[in-house]
Amino acid sequence: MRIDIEGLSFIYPDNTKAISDITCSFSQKKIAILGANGSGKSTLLQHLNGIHVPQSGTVKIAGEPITKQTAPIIREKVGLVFDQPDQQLFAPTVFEDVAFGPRNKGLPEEEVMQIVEQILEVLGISHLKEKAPYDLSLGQKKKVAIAGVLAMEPELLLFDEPFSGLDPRALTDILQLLDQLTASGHMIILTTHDVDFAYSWAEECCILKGGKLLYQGDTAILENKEMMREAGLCTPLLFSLFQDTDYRPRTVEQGRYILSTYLNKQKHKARE
Ligand SMILES: Nc1ncnc2c1ncn2[C@@H]1O[C@H](COP(=O)(O)OP(=O)(O)OP(=O)(O)O)[C@@H](O)[C@H]1O
Repeated sequence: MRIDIEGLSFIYPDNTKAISDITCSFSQKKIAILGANGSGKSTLLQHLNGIHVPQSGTVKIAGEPITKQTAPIIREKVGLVFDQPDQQLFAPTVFEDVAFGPRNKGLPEEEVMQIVEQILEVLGISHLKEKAPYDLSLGQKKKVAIAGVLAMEPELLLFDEPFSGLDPRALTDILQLLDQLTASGHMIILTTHDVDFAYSWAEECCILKGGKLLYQGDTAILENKEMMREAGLCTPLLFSLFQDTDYRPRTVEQGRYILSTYLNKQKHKARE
């Protein structure tokens, strides 16, 4: 799926200019939107499924411009998981919450039940299906919110700060889920402050500053100290560790492999 954004600006009713003249396009499967607090990441993301309709400029999803008329149709193809799950959960039980989208599509009840059961199973939250969403922990709520979006079977998934407030276990679960989704052909665009995650995961990134686009393209840009300083971000930790070498590991596993190979060679040399 291709996304084209051209000359996009957005001003909130209180006159805050949140994004300003953004032009970029995405076609890779894993995209990270980075930027400091208040740089306009969420506002941009909310334009990609028509929660915000462009005030000026255009947003096209697979060639289809987002307008008041097309937004409801586009929302069936593009699902957004909010930063705060409470913004999204409303039904009396987890099951009802996840079933809302498929029911709204007019699917027969038997199919709705099948879809919901399957998604709850994949996310490992079947045991919560009769619970009230408001009684769940943050990580559980996030999973229910994701389940609700997945139940709509969107082609493109938008995640606003998917890792905020999660413990290491829930974080690993969500990371695995992102991998499963991209492996099964979904495109994912997420906002994050986590430069280390973006460096290891994303195929492409865009960096915002004060509502303007500072950069769009390859994630190798995250190694650029001047750019990152300007954006109010830091270079990735792995890059900082290896910057004086020719190696550019993107994951801890790659870094560990390089280090252990190097240290083993040193050991052999010392023995000779
Ligand atoms: N509903 C709103 N009404 C008025 N101003 C808003 C509203 N939502 C966001 N803003 C403002 O728009 C600007 C961009 O906010 P946005 O939430 O898009 O940034 P962000 O990069 O996602 O921030 P963060 O990393 O803190 O979540 C900020 O100045 C913010 O105060």
